[in-house]
Amino acid sequence: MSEEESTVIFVLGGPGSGKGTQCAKIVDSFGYVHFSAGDLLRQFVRSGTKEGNECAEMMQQGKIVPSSVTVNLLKTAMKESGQSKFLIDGFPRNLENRDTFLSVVGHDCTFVLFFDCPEDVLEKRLLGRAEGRADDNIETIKKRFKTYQDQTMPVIEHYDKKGMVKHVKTDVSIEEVFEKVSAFFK
Ligand SMILES: Nc1ncnc2c1ncn2[C@@H]1O[C@H](COP(=O)(O)OP(=O)(O)OP(=O)(O)O)[C@@H](O)[C@H]1O
Ligand SMILES: O=c1ccn([C@@H]2O[C@H](COP(=O)(O)O)[C@@H](O)[C@H]2O)c(=O)[nH]1
Repeated sequence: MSEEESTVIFVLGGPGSGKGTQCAKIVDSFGYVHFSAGDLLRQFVRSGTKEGNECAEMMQQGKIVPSSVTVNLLKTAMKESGQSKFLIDGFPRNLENRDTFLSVVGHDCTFVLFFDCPEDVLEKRLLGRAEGRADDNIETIKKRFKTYQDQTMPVIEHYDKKGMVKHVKTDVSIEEVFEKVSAFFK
């Protein structure tokens, strides 16, 4: 299956808004393949290469790694999956990510699933997440929030202007969020 024929849903929202949690449920119910850009980057960091180490440093600072790195990881994962329906979680992080994805993969998303959640709720969730992530500490969390507001919100606004954003409030239970999310996939 070539990327030209694929369906791509971008899943965006603040750090801890529940993207990974809901993507797992969408996969179970609606047969999409889920790729988290953050997970792909953490895997890349574990390779221990010089470029991987540079990415690790940027992630520790809550910064966005170069588009070429992320888009190549996504393109490779999509190609190797042999599938055609993708949930791309935590990407595009900025407008340059989006432009690079378009030029490398060749087409835009079908829609953006946007998870809206207040920062105080996000902070509690991230500090309570027991995955041992290097960036789930208060100093990096604050930096991630700023990067999200400054660079990722313009991506939401871009797609909102095109009528392509499905908004979901996620400061309710996982089940309540999924009920809302499901409606967009039926
Ligand atoms: N609706 C919810 N109510 C309460 N807790 C939730 C909800 N959704 C997710 N969580 C919990 O919040 C934490 C963050 O969720 P998750 O990892 O899905 O967020 P994320 O948006 O993928 O985060 P990140 O962008 O940092 O990767 C997890 O511990 C998860 O179990
Ligand atoms: O497209 C992307 C996605 C992620 N990053 C970096 O990774 C961390 C963690 O991302 P999560 O989505 O929370 O797993 C993020 O703070 C960025 O530093 C990225 O650069 N580009």
